Amino acid sequence: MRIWDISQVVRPDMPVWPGEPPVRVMRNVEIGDGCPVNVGEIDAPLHAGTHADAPLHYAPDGAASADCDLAPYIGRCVLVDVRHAAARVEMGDVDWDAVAGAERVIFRTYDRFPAEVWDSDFTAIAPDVVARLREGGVRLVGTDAPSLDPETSKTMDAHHEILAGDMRILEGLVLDDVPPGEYELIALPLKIAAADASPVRAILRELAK
Ligand SMILES: N[C@@H](CC(=O)c1ccccc1NC=O)C(=O)O
Ligand SMILES: [Zn+2]
Ligand SMILES: [Zn+2]
Repeated sequence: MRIWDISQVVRPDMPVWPGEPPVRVMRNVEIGDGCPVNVGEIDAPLHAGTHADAPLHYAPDGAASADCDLAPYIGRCVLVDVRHAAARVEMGDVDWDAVAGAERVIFRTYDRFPAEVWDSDFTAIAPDVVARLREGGVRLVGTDAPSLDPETSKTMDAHHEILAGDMRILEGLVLDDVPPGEYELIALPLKIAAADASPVRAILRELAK
């Protein structure tokens, strides 16, 4: 079955949230002179690239990445194209028939994912859209944008609608080559103690016929 890799390349020059330190990928030990191996090290903001927020990110007593149940991050999902949305994905932008009964909903807001430059004007998700998804039984919301809320948000209203239903979040997906429809999602957070987010290798797999 076909697999779509919907993850960003983690690399030193990748765009990160304004004010965050850059990603660093180091080589600490090199093959040669009696050393049999190359050994590297990475230093990256937890929200760099394609990642899963943990509840700890938006709730002081929220669960950390290491403590999150894995079930929301594996299973059937619906990918919806909302490139027609403006500043936020609003109720009228969503094909509610397409997401009816879905446990996982992923939004495509970009024609082409801005892999080389930071986009401060990304399309957010309106809080009432998240609330309606929650009421419909959705456990996970994903987006190709770097956040559910606008970059300048100080209230994180969409994240707090997620919190109200203990839902999970994927951000920074790369959905350029994926047609709208139903897939199997696999995107497991790393088991990082005390972390408010974790990088994920996110993929979509074609459902068995
Ligand atoms: N991907 C993050 C972005 C974010 O909220 C953030 C990341 C780094 C520093 C500050 C952030 N948010 C608010 O100030 C998020 O939306 O969960
Ligand atoms: Zn995040
Ligand atoms: Zn977030």
